[in-house]
Amino acid sequence: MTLRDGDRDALHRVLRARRDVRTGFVDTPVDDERLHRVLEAAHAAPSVGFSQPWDFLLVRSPELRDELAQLAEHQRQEFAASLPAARARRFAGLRVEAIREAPLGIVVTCDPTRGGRHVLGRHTQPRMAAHSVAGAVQNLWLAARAEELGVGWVSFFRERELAALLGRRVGMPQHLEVVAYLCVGHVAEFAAEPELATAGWAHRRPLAWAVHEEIWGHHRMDPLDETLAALADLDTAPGEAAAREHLTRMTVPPGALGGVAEIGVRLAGLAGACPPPLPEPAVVAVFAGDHGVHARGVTPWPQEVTAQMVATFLAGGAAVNAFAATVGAEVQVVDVGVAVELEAAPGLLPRKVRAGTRDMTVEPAMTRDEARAALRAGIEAARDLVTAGNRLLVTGDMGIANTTPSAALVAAFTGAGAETVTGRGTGIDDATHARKVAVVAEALALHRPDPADPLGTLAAVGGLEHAGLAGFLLGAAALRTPVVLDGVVSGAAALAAAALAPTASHAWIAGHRSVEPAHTLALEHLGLAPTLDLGLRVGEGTGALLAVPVVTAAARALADVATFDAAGVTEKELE
Ligand SMILES: Cc1cc2ncn([C@H]3O[C@H](COP(=O)(O)O)[C@@H](O)[C@H]3O)c2cc1C
Ligand SMILES: O=C(O)c1cccnc1
Repeated sequence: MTLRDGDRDALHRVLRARRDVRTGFVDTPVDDERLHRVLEAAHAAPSVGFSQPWDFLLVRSPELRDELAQLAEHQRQEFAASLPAARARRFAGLRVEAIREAPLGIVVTCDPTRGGRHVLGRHTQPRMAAHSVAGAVQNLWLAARAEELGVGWVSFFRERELAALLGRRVGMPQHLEVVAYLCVGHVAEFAAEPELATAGWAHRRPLAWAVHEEIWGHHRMDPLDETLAALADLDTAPGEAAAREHLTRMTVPPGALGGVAEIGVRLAGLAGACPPPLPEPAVVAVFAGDHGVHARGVTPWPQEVTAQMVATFLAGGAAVNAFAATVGAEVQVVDVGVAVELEAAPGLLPRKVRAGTRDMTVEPAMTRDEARAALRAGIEAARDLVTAGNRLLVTGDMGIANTTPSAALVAAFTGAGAETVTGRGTGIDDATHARKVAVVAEALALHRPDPADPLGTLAAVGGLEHAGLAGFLLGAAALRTPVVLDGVVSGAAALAAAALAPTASHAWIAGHRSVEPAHTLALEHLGLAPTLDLGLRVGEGTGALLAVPVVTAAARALADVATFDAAGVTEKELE
C-alpha cells in the first residue's frame, strides 16, 4: 500500500486534534458504519507475536452503564479522600468519566492466553500482551477522531471489581484483563487543549525534556544552562508595578498590609499579572542527603537517622507531615544523597547522585560534576512538580550533620567567620559546638571557596541536598513558580542559587527565620524578610509550610479585596 500526498499532514492533524473527552457528549447515536471503521482501525494494530490479544465488548445498555458509573463514582470518592486538601479542591471541579452521557461504551480486553504457549516476544515480557492492546486502543482513538467521534478512557475502576461485574452481567471470562473502558460518542466540540491542562491540573512537558541524546540526561540543551538562560530574561517589573498600583486602590489604609502586600507584589511580579494566580496546590520537596563531615563529631545523632527520618516522612509521621496536612500541602522526598539504598515508595523521588558527600575537612565534599548532577536533579524535580500542576513549591531538608555544610556555605557566600555562622543544629553542647566551629574553619581554610564560583563552592563545602535545593530554586524561578524557603539549609542553598542567577530570588519567599545564626545572615544577604519568626530549628520544611497560608492570603487579597471605587468607600482626605 502506498501513501498519497497529504497523508502525512492529515495524520498529524488527527494526532493533534485527538482529545480525551469527558464532557460534552451528545445523544446522537453512533452509526454502525462509522463504528465498524473505528473497530477495524483498532484491529489493525501491531501486537506481540501477532497474537491480537484484544476483544471489544460494545455496551449500549443504560442499565449496565449506570452500574459501571457507580463503580467509577466510588473510586472517584476514594481518590478524592486520598488527596491533600488543596489538590482535592481542584479535583472537585474535574470530570473523570462520561459513562452515562456517552451513548456507547467499549470495553477493550486482553486475553493473556491468546495464541497459546509459544507467542513470540511474549515469553520474555508477558506484559507485552496488554501493551499490544493499548496500541489497539490508540488506533481506535485516532480513527474515532477522524470520524468526529469523541473517546474518553476511564480508569477509575479497580480492575478485579470491574472484571467481576462484567463477568456477572455479560459473562465476560474471568481470565481476561480489562485494559480499557472507553466512553464513545459524538461531541458538541473537540477542545483545543487537554481538559486537564485547561483546568490547570497538569501541564504539557516540553518534548526536549523527554529526549536524551546518546547519554541519559544529556538533552539538546543542558537543563542548568537552559534554566540560567531563562532566568537571565526574568523580568518581574511589570507585574510588580501592576500590583503596587492595585494596592493603592484596595479598601485598606495605605501600607497597612505590610509584609503581606510585599508577598503579593512578589507573586504578581513572577506571574507577570495582577492578581496573580492562587498559589495552590502546594508541595514541599524534602531534599535528603548524608555528609562525610559527620565523621568529625559535629552532631550527636548517628547518620542512620537520615534514612530513618525519610522513612518516617514517607509513612506520614514526622513534623513535616503534620504541618503539610495543616496547610493542605503534598509531601515529596527527593533522595539526592542518602548514604544507604532506599526502597521505592510513593512520595519518594529516587535521584541519588552519590551515597553521601566526602569529608570536606579532608577533600572537596563533591566533585564539580556531582554538584552539577545534584543541581540538575533539583531542576528536574521542580519541573516535575510544576508540570504536575503545583503552583507553590516549598523547600525542606533532611540530612544529619547538614547544619555544618550550611554554615560553611553561608560563610563562603557572605564572608562571615566560622564562629559567627556556626550554630547548634539539633541542639549540641558547648564542647561539640567548639568542635563544629573548628571543623567549619578548617574546611574554609582548606578550600578557600570563591563565592564567584558557586558550583565550586557547593562542591567544596556543600551537601548534595544543598546542591539539589539550589537547582530546585532555580528551576522553579525559571518556570515563574514561587517557592517558600525553609530554614538554614534552604537559606544556604539559596545563596548558591542566587550566585548562579541573581534574578531567581524574585521567585523566593522566606517562610521563616530559624534560630540558626547562619540563617539570619543568609536572609540578610539575599534581601529577604522572613514571614514568620517562631524560634523553630527543625528543618524538614516545617517553617516554610507554616507560611503557606500567608502566601495564599497575599494572592487572595489582590484578587478579592474590593477597590475604593467598586465598594463605594470614601478615600481619606489629603493631609
Ligand atoms: C530526629 C531528627 C529529625 C529531624 N528533622 C530535621 N532535622 C534536622 O536536623 C539535621 C541537622 O542538624 P545537625 O547538623 O545538628 O545534625 C538535619 O537532618 C535537619 O533536617 C532532624 C534531626 C533529627 C535528629
Ligand atoms: O533551622 C533549621 O533550618 C535547622 C536547624 C537545625 C537542624 N536543621 C535545620
